Amino acid sequence: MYIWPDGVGRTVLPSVDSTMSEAARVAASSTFPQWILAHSQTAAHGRRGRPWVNPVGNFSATLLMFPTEPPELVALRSFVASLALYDAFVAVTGRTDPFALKWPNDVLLNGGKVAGILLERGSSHLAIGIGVNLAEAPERAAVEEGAAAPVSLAHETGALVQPEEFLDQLAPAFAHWEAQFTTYGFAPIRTAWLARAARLGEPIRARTMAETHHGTFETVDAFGNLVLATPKGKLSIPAAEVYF
Ligand SMILES: O=C(O)CCCC[C@@H]1SC[C@@H]2NC(=O)N[C@@H]21
Repeated sequence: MYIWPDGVGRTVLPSVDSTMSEAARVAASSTFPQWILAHSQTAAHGRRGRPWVNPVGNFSATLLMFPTEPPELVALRSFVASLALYDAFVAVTGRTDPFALKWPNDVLLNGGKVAGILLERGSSHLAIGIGVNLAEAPERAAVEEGAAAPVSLAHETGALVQPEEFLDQLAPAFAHWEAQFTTYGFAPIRTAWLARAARLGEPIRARTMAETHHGTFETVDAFGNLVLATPKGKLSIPAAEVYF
């Protein structure tokens, strides 16, 4: 492992089951943050236990951290990671216009999903898993009906970016937003996230475990909840899948 000047380690693996599982194993005998990047994963997973397809050339990494805040604040790191991803995309393409952040944890490129974030917590650690379709997007059939179509950075923008090069942009961008978060709290993160949000003020659908709500995407509140204005009043939704 290489320790970067910011004190965050970097490990690059040719292949692993999942960088999330690797992070959990490393966490058992470590106390300092590190990025774990793998060129191939044999058992990658996404949110809600869905399989994550990660062809070679795509970016698959987990940031292992040991946060000390209460759990509700720790969960807000998904917004920190989203902002870092957005900055990394802007750095490697020189463009802002095709990128947008989709609540809660995705990055869109020309309206398709180019990256997803997965947070998993252990007794002392937080693992922030990030998958980016740098080179190739999975087949449309591999994703859920109604979900944003997967797209790749290479296909949509022509930018050919290696996983390590992407990490060179993502790691300092994360460090920047992390410093904002730990110094000033969620407020500046929320403001920056909303400025990059997809479909703010527009009609969306939010599917929770129990039901599907239709309404206008009003904002994200101070706790990271989706605020939806529906005909029955305002709803504050902590977890859902969002459809446009
Ligand atoms: O959109 C999602 O559902 C989140 C996808 C997260 C995928 C990444 S790839 C690196 C890390 N390892 C995994 O097994 N999953 C995450």
